[in-house]
Amino acid sequence: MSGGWGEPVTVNLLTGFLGSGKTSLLKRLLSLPSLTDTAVLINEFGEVGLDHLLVEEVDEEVVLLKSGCVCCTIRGDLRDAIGGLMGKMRRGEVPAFSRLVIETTGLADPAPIVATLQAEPSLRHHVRLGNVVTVVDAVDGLHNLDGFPEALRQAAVADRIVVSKTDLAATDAIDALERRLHELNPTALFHRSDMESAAPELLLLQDVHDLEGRSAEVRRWLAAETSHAVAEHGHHHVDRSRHGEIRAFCLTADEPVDWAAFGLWLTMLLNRHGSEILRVKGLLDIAGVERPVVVQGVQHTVHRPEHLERWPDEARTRLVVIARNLEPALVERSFRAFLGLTARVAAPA
Ligand SMILES: Nc1nc2c(ncn2[C@@H]2O[C@H](COP(=O)(O)OP(=O)(O)OP(=O)(O)O)[C@@H](O)[C@H]2O)c(=O)[nH]1
Repeated sequence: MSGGWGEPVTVNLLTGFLGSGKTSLLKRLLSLPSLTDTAVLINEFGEVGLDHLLVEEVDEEVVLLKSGCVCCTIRGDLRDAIGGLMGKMRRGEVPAFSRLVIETTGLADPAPIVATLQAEPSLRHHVRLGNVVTVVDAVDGLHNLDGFPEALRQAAVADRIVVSKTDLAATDAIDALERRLHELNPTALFHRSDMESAAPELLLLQDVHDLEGRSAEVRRWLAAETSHAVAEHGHHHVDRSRHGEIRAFCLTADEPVDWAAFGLWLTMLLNRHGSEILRVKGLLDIAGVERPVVVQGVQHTVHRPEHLERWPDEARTRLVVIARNLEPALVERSFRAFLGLTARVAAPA
């Protein structure tokens, strides 16, 4: 079992709008044999933490964060709760765990939580961010995406989107919801669920830190991006205004890029527009480095770069950006200018 001294604990965020089915999914995930060494943190508004009671039956290492919404008011509490849990593990007061699932409130923006995990000096060497799992309700999902920016943001940052309550919605409606979500976040892996279906361990286990899974994960981002690009540049007319101004686009470079120049570009972009950049994911062909470098970030936070063993296909640098209120052409122009890349002529539609 990992997760003791030295080995970082993988932290998964489980988010999704109010009542979307997060706790129901969590209970099914925790019953999987591969996830037995998982601890859980649950954040609830108000005094009564009902979810806590529900999950407690399944897992004894549940900690309930008491105050407010984890994304805005209680970053200190989050740090202390994780630190406390890890301290208990080291002292042998709770069984060792290698994974921690944080279930957020239905109104949480996951990005500040990610930032806390990465930026807190007391945490950042002990935890690493695994998949962000977002639950979207098949019945109310479209309505929530229209009405609540929180629901949009939760879907936009997801690595995995679970469409729940499929037993309560017509297949057409589920298909329409998934098309919409795919427009919003072409890199996420989709999974449909109802109360009876098993929750696949893939939702949590296979991530970009996982040597076995990393390559498959990155290939999927890129494949999804390609189909998305085709929809965008081909003759499909997609009504983007329905997503507010959130949209996904892809930056590419055929020539190797300079790591320092890329770092400077990304830092400046995130400093200036970090709150608008919900997600950045991709592969870089760095000059002088043979293996592809995986970069990914959520808003202002960029994860530690990882390497892939080999290139998944012929194409080289590709960066998928999911952003709000940001003109893709402007981002592309600064990307090319900073990296000294030649200007790209737009392909005819
Ligand atoms: N029919 C059906 N009901 C579901 C499904 N998933 C969740 N529910 C029900 O939806 C309600 C809300 O589910 P929860 O798992 O508590 O949702 P949540 O996202 O944790 O809710 P909050 O923590 O309040 O935001 C409960 O009554 C569940 O039984 C599903 O796939 N099918």
